[in-house]
Amino acid sequence: MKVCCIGAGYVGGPTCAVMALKCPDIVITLVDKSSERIAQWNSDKLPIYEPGLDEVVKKCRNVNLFFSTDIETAIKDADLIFISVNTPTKISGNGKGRAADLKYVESAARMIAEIAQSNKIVVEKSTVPVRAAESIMHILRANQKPGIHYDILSNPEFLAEGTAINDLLNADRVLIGGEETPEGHQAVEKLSWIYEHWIPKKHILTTNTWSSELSKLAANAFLAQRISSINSLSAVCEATGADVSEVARAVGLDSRIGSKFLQASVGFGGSCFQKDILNLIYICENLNLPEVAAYWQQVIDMNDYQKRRFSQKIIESLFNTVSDKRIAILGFAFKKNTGDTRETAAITVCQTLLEEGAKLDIYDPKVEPEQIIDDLTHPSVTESPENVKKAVQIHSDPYSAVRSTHALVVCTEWDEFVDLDYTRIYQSMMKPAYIFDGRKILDHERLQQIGFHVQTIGKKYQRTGLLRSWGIVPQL
Ligand SMILES: NC(=O)c1ccc[n+]([C@@H]2O[C@H](COP(=O)([O-])OP(=O)(O)OC[C@H]3O[C@@H](n4cnc5c(N)ncnc54)[C@H](O)[C@@H]3O)[C@@H](O)[C@H]2O)c1
Ligand SMILES: O=c1ccn([C@@H]2O[C@H](COP(=O)(O)OP(=O)(O)O[C@H]3O[C@H](CO)[C@@H](O)[C@H](O)[C@H]3O)[C@@H](O)[C@H]2O)c(=O)[nH]1
Repeated sequence: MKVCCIGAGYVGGPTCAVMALKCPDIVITLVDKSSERIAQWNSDKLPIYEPGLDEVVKKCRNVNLFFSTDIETAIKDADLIFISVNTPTKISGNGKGRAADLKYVESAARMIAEIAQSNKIVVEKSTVPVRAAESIMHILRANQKPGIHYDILSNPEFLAEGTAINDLLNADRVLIGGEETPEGHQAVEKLSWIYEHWIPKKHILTTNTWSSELSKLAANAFLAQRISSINSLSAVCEATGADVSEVARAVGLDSRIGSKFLQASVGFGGSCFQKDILNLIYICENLNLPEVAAYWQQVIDMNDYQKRRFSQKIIESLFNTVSDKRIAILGFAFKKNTGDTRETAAITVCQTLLEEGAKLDIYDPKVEPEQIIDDLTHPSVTESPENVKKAVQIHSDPYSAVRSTHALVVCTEWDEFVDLDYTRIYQSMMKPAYIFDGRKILDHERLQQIGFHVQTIGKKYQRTGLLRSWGIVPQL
């Protein structure tokens, strides 16, 4: 079997790499319209950072996994084509700010329709609105050449960045939606056969096309809702003296609730949660279900509130002004083990501090400096990119980032931040020295002993100065 995947991004790359690793009898060609991205996939420095990805790509590249810009040949040769292009939120026109922009999916479908000379199974891997397969089908069948048959399947991807290889190798489930016709069933069987190379058959779930499309949006909505729920309670904890980690543990031990995705934080980021919930909201509004739309809108509103609340806490703690104060930002990616910054909470935190006149010293182990500057100078973030450039310094080492700063803010939960030498950091910072742990990863008691003023999410710490004057915290 020959497989083509259109879209060599965070999903297309790792998915095809694992498929190639597990299916030596299948030839997979991953194509993209970006020649720069394809050149990177063919080089030693892959375009995305994902633990374990390098090894898999090196094993399969030019054996049964090929990266190419020759979209035409790849489509012509393939029996099965994954569409794995981006589906961002629309930025203009109908549904602006909410609906998914399907222009890339549409252009992929049109290319297939134009080029195909034999039967194709077309698989929607991108996350799309319910009934998007209908539009793809419409485009393909309206341009159908005589004797060519198309089957359309929905096969949403559930991998998370930072754990993509493991998620793909050990998927909780693979979901395949298809038409309820004999040809549809056959197409589902063919795609299922690929996954059966490494996924137990009982984990391969088949449904109708629309259930499959909606399940993807539903899964992301449920996951994000858990984060917004615990984050909402983090505000209650800070106001009452409860500790959100203790609450999350107590709640999560109920086997009906479960312990995962209850980590209170500065707010969820990433390219999917917000986009997919907005997409769900838009669908609900169009289906005249305003109560359902409003319900899911709250998940986004709570996340925005959490990002704002954390940023404001920093300003208030620093005597209500950060003007000309140096603040170190540790971590810029939307989560650890990725260099991806799409919708990262760090952007909101930095934007708020910059608007208040702060100078930022930013360190992230995997995000490229140009990416940070691009994100912070984007027109949606600032009207004065030149001022931002003057106020921001990117560092390649955390100790240089914190030197002479008034405060240190943890925005991403990178493991390396846990083991930094905080005594050395304290000595190099201005006093009083503040730490704002937006990820709840640091040892706060120890930091207080060193002399830091510590603030985190979902737990109120007494000001160390007061504790010290009462003789509760020893002087080091
Ligand atoms: N990033 C994730 O973790 C993740 C996980 C599950 C599902 N998804 C979904 O998967 C889809 C892809 O996401 P991503 O993060 O990989 O996006 P991405 O932006 O990293 O990659 C998409 C790629 O598609 C290419 N492309 C767009 N139109 C094209 C065309 N007509 N021909 C050839 N190439 C084209 C772009 O150049 C880009 O390289 C989205 O719908 C997303 O919601 C993403
Ligand atoms: O308890 C938690 C768990 C996550 N997060 C944050 O939530 C965001 C998203 O994290 P995660 O879901 O781990 O990463 P993504 O790569 O965005 O993956 C999500 O989005 C993908 C794209 O649709 C789906 O395929 C995945 O199943 C889904 O987990 C990140 O900012 C995390 O820091 C928290 O704040 N608290």
